[in-house]
Amino acid sequence: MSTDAPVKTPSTSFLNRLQTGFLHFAKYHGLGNDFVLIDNRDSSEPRITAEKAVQLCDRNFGVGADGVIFVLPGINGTDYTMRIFNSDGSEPEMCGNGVRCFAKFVSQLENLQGSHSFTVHTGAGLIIPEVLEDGNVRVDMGEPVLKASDVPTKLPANKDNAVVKSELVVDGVIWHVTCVSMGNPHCVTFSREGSQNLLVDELKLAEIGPKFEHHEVFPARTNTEFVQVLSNSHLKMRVWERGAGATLACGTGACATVVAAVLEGHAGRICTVDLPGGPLQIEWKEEDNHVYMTGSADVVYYGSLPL
Ligand SMILES: N[C@@H](CCC[C@H](N)C(=O)O)C(=O)O
Repeated sequence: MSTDAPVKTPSTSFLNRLQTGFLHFAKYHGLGNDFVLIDNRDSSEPRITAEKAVQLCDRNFGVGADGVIFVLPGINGTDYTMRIFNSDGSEPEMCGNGVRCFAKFVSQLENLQGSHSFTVHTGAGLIIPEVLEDGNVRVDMGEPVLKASDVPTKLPANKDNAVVKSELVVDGVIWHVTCVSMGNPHCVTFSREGSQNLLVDELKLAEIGPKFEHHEVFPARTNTEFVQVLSNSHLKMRVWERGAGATLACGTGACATVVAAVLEGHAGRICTVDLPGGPLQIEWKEEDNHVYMTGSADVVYYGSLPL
């Protein structure tokens, strides 16, 4: 073999091709709640449209994901901004599992080692994820919002302006619901007529979930958490997400669940929430009224697609 010929590295031409007209992405998941992550640090406008995000999320004709997340430049003095499209193309204010994936992706992009944290501007305000030594991510999710008009819900509020254990008729059955916003809206239910503690494995989620999501009392639609109390510090939850349907986990939903459990007297402020995709540790701290979520976030693969 001649040694005089210039060495042509296939990887270089491959990379050039990728740089022009291709979309680089990383696929991540937080307990099976999966996302396409896009490095958008060079522009404050998402690189792809909501319509394109719907295509990417399609599990047959696309990459397959519950949402698409963008890492944008920080605003209001923060290090980064996070935006997200649900798999139906709607844009939620916040995503708990997503922000853990976001943190791990940023660590990769910026080559950050060891334990570190940064500030993220989201539709729910300031969120602070901390990547821990063990690879898990602890997130300061801020304060829950209970004021009915801010959740938002048209359900009647109590004297504190909160909707706690209110009756909601869905599909001809009375459900007891507590409404919490973690920036995005959540309707949490622990019981319904004839069942004091829900057996969540028995629920027909795909039938009942959309009826909550599109109920007239939720003007911005809602995420719904169906919760079984296992003990004072252990809850089991299944979720029907606004704009994404049944997912394997919901971080903001787990936070809302613990807040609702405390308000209804089902559990203490530190809980493990078991989701179909695995557990999350949640604490609603009395000292600062913030909710803290700790859990895993893992890369699945890196990919690129023609734009
Ligand atoms: N899975 C997310 C929540 C994503 C947004 C949600 N579907 C909404 O529309 O509010 C989480 O982990 O929090």
